[in-house]
Amino acid sequence: MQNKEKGNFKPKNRKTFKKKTQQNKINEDDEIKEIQSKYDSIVPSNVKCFDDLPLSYKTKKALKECNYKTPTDIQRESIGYALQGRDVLGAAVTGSGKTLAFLVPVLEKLYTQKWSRMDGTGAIIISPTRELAYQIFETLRKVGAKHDFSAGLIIGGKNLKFERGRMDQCNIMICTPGRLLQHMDENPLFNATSMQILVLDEADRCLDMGFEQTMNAIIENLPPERQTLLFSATQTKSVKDLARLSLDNPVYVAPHEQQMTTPQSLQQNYVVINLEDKITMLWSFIKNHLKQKCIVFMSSCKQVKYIYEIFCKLRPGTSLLALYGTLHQDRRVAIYNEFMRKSNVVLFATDVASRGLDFPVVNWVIQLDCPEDVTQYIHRAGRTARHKAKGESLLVLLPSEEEAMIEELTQKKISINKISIDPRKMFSPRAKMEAFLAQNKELKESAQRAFVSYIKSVILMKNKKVFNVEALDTDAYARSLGLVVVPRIRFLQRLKKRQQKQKEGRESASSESSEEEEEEKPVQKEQNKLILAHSSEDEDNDDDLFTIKRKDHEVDTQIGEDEHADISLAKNPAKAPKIVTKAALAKRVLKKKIVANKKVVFDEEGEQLKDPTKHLQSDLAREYENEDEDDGGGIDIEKAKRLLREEDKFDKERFREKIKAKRKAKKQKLKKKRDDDQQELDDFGSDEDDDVDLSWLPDPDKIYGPKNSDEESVSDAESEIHQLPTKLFEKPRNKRELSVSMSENSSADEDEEEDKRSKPIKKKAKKMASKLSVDEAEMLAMRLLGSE
Ligand SMILES: Nc1ncnc2c1ncn2[C@@H]1O[C@H](COP(=O)(O)OP(=O)(O)OP(=O)(O)O)[C@@H](O)[C@H]1O
Repeated sequence: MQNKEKGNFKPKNRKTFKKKTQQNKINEDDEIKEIQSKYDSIVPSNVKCFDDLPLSYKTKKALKECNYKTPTDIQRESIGYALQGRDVLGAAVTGSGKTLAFLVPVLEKLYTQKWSRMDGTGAIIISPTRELAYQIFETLRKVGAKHDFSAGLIIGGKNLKFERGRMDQCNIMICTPGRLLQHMDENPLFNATSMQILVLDEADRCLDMGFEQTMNAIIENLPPERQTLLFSATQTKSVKDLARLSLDNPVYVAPHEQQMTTPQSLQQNYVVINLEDKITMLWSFIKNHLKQKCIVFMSSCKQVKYIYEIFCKLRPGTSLLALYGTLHQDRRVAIYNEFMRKSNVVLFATDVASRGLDFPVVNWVIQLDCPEDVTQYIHRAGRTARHKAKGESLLVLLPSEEEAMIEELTQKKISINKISIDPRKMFSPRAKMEAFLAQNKELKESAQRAFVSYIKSVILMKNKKVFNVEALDTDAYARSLGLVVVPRIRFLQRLKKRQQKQKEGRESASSESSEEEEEEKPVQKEQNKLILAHSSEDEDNDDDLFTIKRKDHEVDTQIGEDEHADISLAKNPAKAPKIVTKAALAKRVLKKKIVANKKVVFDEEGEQLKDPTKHLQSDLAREYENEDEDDGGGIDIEKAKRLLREEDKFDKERFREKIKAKRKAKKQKLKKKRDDDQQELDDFGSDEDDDVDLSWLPDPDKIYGPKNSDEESVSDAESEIHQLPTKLFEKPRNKRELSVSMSENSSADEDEEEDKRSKPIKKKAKKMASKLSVDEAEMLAMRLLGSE
């Protein structure tokens, strides 16, 4: 087997290799003829070991190397028919070796057809989950190691480009339905026209409602002249399902049918406890089984996520892992491998791990939430006690679930014992959980989501005899998760209201049957909405393309236009264009109950201040806010438009007021400035009444007075300079006079001025002032002002 990801084998010596190949070909031809001649004479009861079957040397050798010597019942009985080319429906208990029962015929079929890399796709094996596909791929790598076929693992979450380019060289494809259809639709290199054999592992799951449309599309694209093998522990016998596959005279092989539906080595127990005690029970169980390997099944991803997170914080003293559909594919594979490796570990999982996975030595399987039906119970429990190994399973039932569920299990010949729990061994982690939730907002939100998700899952179950949402003590359950405040379950309230209305409608004696139908529609609509919402939230199974995943959920055609659009997308998932409208986004936000953070402002008295911009003002809006949510959700566009128009009036008014206030403030500011200026002027004027202040000018008596008065005049000039600003408001009296006097003065003092340019101006003014006329002094003052 050449794994596509590993590259090709290159011989060292070409000549020797060529010779050997030719020789091998001759031998192979003979071998093929020989083994084919024995096909018709296979008697299952005579097959004691794999050597008794007419298999190729390469297959036998690989089987031996993997330590597979004796075929299991299903292998013994089905391989013969498959080699003969018959279509096979194989049913055998979990862990009974169905994987080899189809892988061996696949290898043999291609071998006897002398399939080569150049022949393209010869076999397609479809599995409902990625992990199972991965596991089959790994088994194929081992048992097909001696063959030269190429194999590819084609599952969601992997590199599409990588797969795309290698499609045409892939002989055996192991895939999940969604990804296969995607390649069929989009990849020009995908070519299955010469395909020989189709295998559906977990066939009933592949053919159920969740994969119905995809599988139909896949089957349409496959050649009708092919061999088909279907295997499952809970095989479908539905004529409708089988007709879709156009099987040709299939043979039904079910070695254990008359005896049992679960492995003999599986010890099955159940316990009845209240919903609020589940977490305590689980915690106590883990604490009491620290040295064991356990799988705990829950009904939704959000529950698994929360329980894993909080239990990790509580530190039980053993390894914890969580596997669910919304995890990234690489993470899923890593967790799968880690759980395979470890021996003392607890895996919390959704039903993504319930089918087909072959974890070694699992001691306990706990079904913390009641399975949807017996089929799901069988697959979950079957993760332990595989192939002759021993194992135990514990089904946790609520008092309301016990009677109906046990009856169904008994009908299917499943013997299960009721056990009780020793209350002395129960330790409640509730107080610690509450403390963690109080510290960690994200964890609290995770708990809230887990809570809502569980309630939703119960509502969505079709079997109302087992699943009764009315019987749940939701408040106590919320508290058991560590939540102090019980999250609001709006969909439940709406559903109850509708049911109430429906009841009342029925009770009114005069109501006619047509009226009742009208009443029923909204209820159905509500349930359908939940179905769509829930299925899109919990991506437990393979491909994200599927909107409806659970088997028993029927979607009524009597639904609103929006929902209809959603469903039509779901019906043709790969072809549907992904158009995300604003309305769809809004709906999504509504559905997820995303509430934007609010800023609350309080005044000094502690009264809440209402921001008019954040609160609806109009009467219509208030009426809308107080309205009952009976309209089934959604947006009334017309009403919303009217509401916006009303609110718009208030907004405009607010805006006008804002602008007015701004203008007023601006005006006041301007006025104040003017007043200040005026005040300043007034202040200047007030010193010397309203006359022009000439006090700064040099005293002519001093200037023209006796020479010995020099010192006095300088000091006056100094003081004048300090008073200069007041003169800014005066015009020079005689420009001509000024200029002349200035020039005269400048020429007289030119040399002196030149010498003293670097000296302070005040000093200069000191000397000059003694010789200046009144006008000259004024001019000097002006200049000094300018220079300062
Ligand atoms: N002939 C054999 N001899 C020994 N071990 C075998 C043989 N065939 C299968 N096994 C082992 O039995 C285990 C279960 O096999 P497998 O996973 O194929 O079971 P299954 O019937 O497909 O289970 P499920 O119904 O859960 O999918 C595997 O570990 C496998 O290696």
